[in-house]
Amino acid sequence: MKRPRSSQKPAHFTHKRQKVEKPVAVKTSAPRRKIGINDLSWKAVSMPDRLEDFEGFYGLEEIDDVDVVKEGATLRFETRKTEEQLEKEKEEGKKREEEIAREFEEMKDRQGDVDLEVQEEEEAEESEWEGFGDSDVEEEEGGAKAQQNGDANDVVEAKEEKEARPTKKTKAEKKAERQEAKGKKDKAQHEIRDEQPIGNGAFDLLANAPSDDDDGDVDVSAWEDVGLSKETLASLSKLKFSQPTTIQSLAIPEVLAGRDVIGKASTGSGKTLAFGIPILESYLASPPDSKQHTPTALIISPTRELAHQLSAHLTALCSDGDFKAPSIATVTGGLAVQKQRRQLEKADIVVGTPGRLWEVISSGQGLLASFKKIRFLVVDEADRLLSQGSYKELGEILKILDRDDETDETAKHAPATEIQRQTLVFSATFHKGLQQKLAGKGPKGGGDLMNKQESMEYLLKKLNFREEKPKFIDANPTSQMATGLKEGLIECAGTEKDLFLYALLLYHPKKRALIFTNSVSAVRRVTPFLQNLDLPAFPLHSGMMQKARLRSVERFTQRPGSILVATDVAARGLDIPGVELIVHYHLPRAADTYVHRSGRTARAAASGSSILICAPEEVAGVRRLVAKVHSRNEAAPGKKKSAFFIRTLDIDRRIVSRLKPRAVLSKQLSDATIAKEKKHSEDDWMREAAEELGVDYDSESFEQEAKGRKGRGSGRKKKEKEARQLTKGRWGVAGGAEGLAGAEGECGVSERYLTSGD
Ligand SMILES: Nc1ncnc2c1ncn2[C@@H]1O[C@H](COP(=O)(O)OP(=O)(O)OP(=O)(O)O)[C@@H](O)[C@H]1O
Repeated sequence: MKRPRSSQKPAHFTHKRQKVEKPVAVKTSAPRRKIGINDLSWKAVSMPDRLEDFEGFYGLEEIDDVDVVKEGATLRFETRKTEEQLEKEKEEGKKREEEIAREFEEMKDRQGDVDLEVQEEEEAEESEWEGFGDSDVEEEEGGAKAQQNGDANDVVEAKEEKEARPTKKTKAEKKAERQEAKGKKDKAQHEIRDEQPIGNGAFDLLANAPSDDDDGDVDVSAWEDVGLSKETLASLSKLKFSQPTTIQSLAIPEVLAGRDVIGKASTGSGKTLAFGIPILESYLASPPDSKQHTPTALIISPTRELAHQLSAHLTALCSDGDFKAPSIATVTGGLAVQKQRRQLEKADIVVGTPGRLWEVISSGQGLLASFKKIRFLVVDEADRLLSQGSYKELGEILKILDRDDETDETAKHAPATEIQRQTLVFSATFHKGLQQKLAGKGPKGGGDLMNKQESMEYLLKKLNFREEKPKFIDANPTSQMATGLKEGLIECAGTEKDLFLYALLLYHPKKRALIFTNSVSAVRRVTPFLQNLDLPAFPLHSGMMQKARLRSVERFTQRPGSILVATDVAARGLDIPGVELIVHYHLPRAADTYVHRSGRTARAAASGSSILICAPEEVAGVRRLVAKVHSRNEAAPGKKKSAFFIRTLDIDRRIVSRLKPRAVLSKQLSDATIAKEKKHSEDDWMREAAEELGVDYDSESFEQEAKGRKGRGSGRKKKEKEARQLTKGRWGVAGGAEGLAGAEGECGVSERYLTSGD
């Protein structure tokens, strides 16, 4: 017989007798006698740390020689064991409980280390912080703030950096000392983290992609029809890209022929090189004049991470080639603007986010003239960048690039007479109306569809294509979703999403997982919730310092089996190898967000799963949203089109209920940490305000005065109080890492209902 570790609140009982490895010798002749549930002598069974290949959940306890007798609605327990035997076994059980409590203490210590580290990292970064810059995807919290803060702070912050250096060094030393004191295992982990360079480090795997010394180059004869130079072919061979993807074989010849192109292809299908290769070809065909330097291409991305990734991807294509590699500059907010300006002066390819690009191009440092001569303007994730009201700066950049003379007031609003550059626009999703229009089918429908269609057309006009009708290429008309993607949903009470997320992650041990939420505050809450449960989770949202953002992506990329908890800032374009699981902790707000989030897995012919966690009242809406995504797909030739139905995953609620005590405590612990951090930042804010007003601020007397008043802060105090009551004993009783009973065969989530969109 097995049970969850809580002796106070048994979550679930089973009559099934289980095989016991070392049965206690019991005299068969002894009479059976009644025994109370709390007097049963449970023994912990050692289990793997995480599920690994084990089919059940960890945390198993066993007892033997106990019969469960059902009398009407009540259960009674009987045993033949003597009092002495039971007493001895109870003693052993107590020792085990103490071990668990000790483990909990260690876990809390580890949590403390993480907090300290994060705090230190942020302190260290404060001195390097150069202000928010670009217009990331708008987010509920923080994002708005990030958008308001201009990178104009750069100069001031750079000055502060110099002044802050000595303090920073002391902190770094302290950190090193603390690391030394920590165990070997921890130290090894820190070394991996701390030795990584920040910046493009997050995408080093991409930049240093396959090749050279492993198995030599590959045959690239399949690229012949695309019409590339021998230099580019050699680079592709080194990258081991033996053949073009569909979008590459369709788009590259058109771009090489001088056409403006709007390219649509599913997520992870190689759109970056569909524009990257022609840019390289153009650069090789006529390298820029060193006297009058002009960048060959300007590539605009909606998020900073994607901009850094695009740069890494192009670097991988261009480095190690049999030619002088073009210089690639990445221009995003959150990094030193002065350094970026210097890089821009000699850049051949410029990749950036609209906010920072606008700032540097419009700053009147002579850059504008050279940008007007670019040969390619690329708008990646175009539907996002061009969606109305999102990227004001992009409109400004486009206007200024097309203006005849920046000093001529009369010409300020007039477009240039002749556009020289080619415009390339790519995404996995375009609004249906626009898509049909571009494909020459143009519906005349009205209502919302028409409005959206009109707005997209209007914005496309802004791009000022060289051709009246750019070439529209749809590389995957039958499906918007990657072929290796499986989809499913889990239904649970809205208040139990954390618990079900935990269960889901345990069911996918060692799988690299990306969890999407709709708000910064949810990322801040869910990340420590998972970390408390010993899961390697990292946060990503626009309210974070830029270096911390890149560091999170870097750790996620480099550590197998890690988890990234992110807002939709990670939904578009990110190409992180080996992501096997996407979890929509919050439902995507729009169909295209669902497509892009899910597209972070099953990339480049790999497979992966996308799972939505829904409250019962959300299920119908989700089914409609997913069906809508799939209804845009045309039936494959010879197949009849049928409505897509996303299936609910089979989840064993008994297993989930066994995980509950631990999840509840982890949530209390993380809530308490957040409440504490919030108090510190509120105190700081009050102190600053008091200083400005010239009055003394004493947080305790302020709280005294506030006593009795209900409102903001009372919830936080409640959480703080709850946290104080969290004792190691309670954690032990509630389960701890080993306290969650499960059984082989009782697997929590069944993947058999995951459906793919084919
Ligand atoms: N010809 C090729 N052969 C094999 N792999 C390729 C090829 N071209 C690109 N890839 C790889 O495929 C992966 C996905 O490419 P990329 O990031 O360009 O996809 P995408 O279509 O832009 O996706 P998204 O819509 O999500 O931005 C990358 O890791 C890239 O290195």
